[in-house]
Amino acid sequence: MMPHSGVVDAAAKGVKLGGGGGGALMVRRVASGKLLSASSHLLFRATILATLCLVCLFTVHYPSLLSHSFHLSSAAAAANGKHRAASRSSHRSLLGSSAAVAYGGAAWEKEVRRSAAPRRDGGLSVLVTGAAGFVGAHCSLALRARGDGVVGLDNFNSYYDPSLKRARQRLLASRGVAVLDADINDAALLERLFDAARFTHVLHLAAQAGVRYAMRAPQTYVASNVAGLVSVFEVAAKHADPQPAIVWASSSSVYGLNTDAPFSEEHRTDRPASLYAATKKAGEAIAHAYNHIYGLSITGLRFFTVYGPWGRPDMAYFSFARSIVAGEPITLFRTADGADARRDFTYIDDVVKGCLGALDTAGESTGTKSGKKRGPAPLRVYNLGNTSPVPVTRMVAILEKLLGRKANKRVVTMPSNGDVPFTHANVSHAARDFGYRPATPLDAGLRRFVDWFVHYYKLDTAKIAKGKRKSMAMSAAS
Ligand SMILES: O=C(O)[C@H]1O[C@H](OP(=O)(O)OP(=O)(O)OC[C@H]2O[C@@H](n3ccc(=O)[nH]c3=O)[C@H](O)[C@@H]2O)[C@H](O)[C@@H](O)[C@H]1O
Repeated sequence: MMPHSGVVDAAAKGVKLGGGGGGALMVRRVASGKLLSASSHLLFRATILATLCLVCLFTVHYPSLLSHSFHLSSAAAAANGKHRAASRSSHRSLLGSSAAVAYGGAAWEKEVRRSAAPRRDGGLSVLVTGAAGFVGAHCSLALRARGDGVVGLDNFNSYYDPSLKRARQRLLASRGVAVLDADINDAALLERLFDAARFTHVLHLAAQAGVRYAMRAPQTYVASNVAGLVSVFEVAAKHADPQPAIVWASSSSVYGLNTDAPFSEEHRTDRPASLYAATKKAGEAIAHAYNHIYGLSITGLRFFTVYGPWGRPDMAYFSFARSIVAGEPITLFRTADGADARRDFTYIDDVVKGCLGALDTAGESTGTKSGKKRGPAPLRVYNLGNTSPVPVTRMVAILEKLLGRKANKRVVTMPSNGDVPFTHANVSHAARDFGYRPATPLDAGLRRFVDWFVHYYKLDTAKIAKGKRKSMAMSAAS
């Protein structure tokens, strides 16, 4: 009860310090000090009692929250269009109904095992983190389509519209892939997952993305990209039996202030221009340590501005498309010497091929959960880019043509917020080791993006071309 005695001590000190006003006053002060002490005792006990009552009440009404239970989106429900009913039961599960699937429970384990099981001989069993994200959803679908087992994880955070992530989750559920609502920092959950299924691989894509947002929310980058990565490596190294091979998302941004082009894996990556880049670079160093100590097979993929259908609304091509449709201005960054920023925009299907190629060639981990290592395990890093940088102004011109409407452009000097003037990938290592060959020019890829965008947000292209504004609260087709 130290805090309580502290209060009494402070009161006593106050009496002594203020004690120059005569004996009677002194007695009154001491008496009122005792009264104060007794009543704070009483108040303290009452607070403890009230807190205990509240905890009991909460435990009775929300057992699922306290026991880490959560709802598994049911493939069957989504497949036959009963998603709303599934959402309702998900809500009920939080209120303690029997519909709750507590993790670690028999129903949960059965669902994890079903989703994790390969459908072809020699198929992989892959845990995909960030599976309701852009790249995660596409990779999960591709793995599933070729007969691999896939279990997804996603925390459905609100960095961008979570309803888009939920729509991806429904799409995955309709193909038999369960995406669990869970965070990579939840070590207990990860352990339960590895107890339930023998994953051969982890495709770790959960991360806090976005270069410029790191100025506003630095701690989220540390939590996801550093602590979250360690959490995944820890469970893979010390709990999984056997250890899986890990393929994870690094970033082209690690090249930072590097000016040698095209960017090669041999180039310097010790001058990040943003905290985002710094956390990805830290991830590569952390990967080295886990590979060295525990014999984990680890492959880092440096993605170059990935775009396409089901993309990320925070990225420039997506947010520009929205602004063009809404008749709102877009801001284009130019370098201090007046040059257009350029990006090696890489189409999602090409990146998916790269991810699957990296998984297929990963090589085994050589450690055991008891800490023994048979020998060195593979530690690899690859660029996955398009090899042909395009000015951002050209990307906007393509969008204008596809959407049939001119953008309202505002050109400003690139603020110093972590942005880099250009990116350009050399992909010869990925080509050599798993046949990676990007095949989608920007105009073809953006056409497929715009087709999806128009359909998903139920847009009328004829109206857009006539300049009729479409409200920004674009409703998504589910
Ligand atoms: O390869 C990566 O590793 C990263 O790629 C992506 O970062 P970037 O290449 O910066 O993409 P993105 O924001 O779409 O800006 C594209 C261009 O538009 C310019 N840009 C941007 C915003 C704006 O308002 N105006 C503008 O001109 C801007 O100057 C830039 O030239 C991912 O977001 C990131 O998570 C990470 O994966």
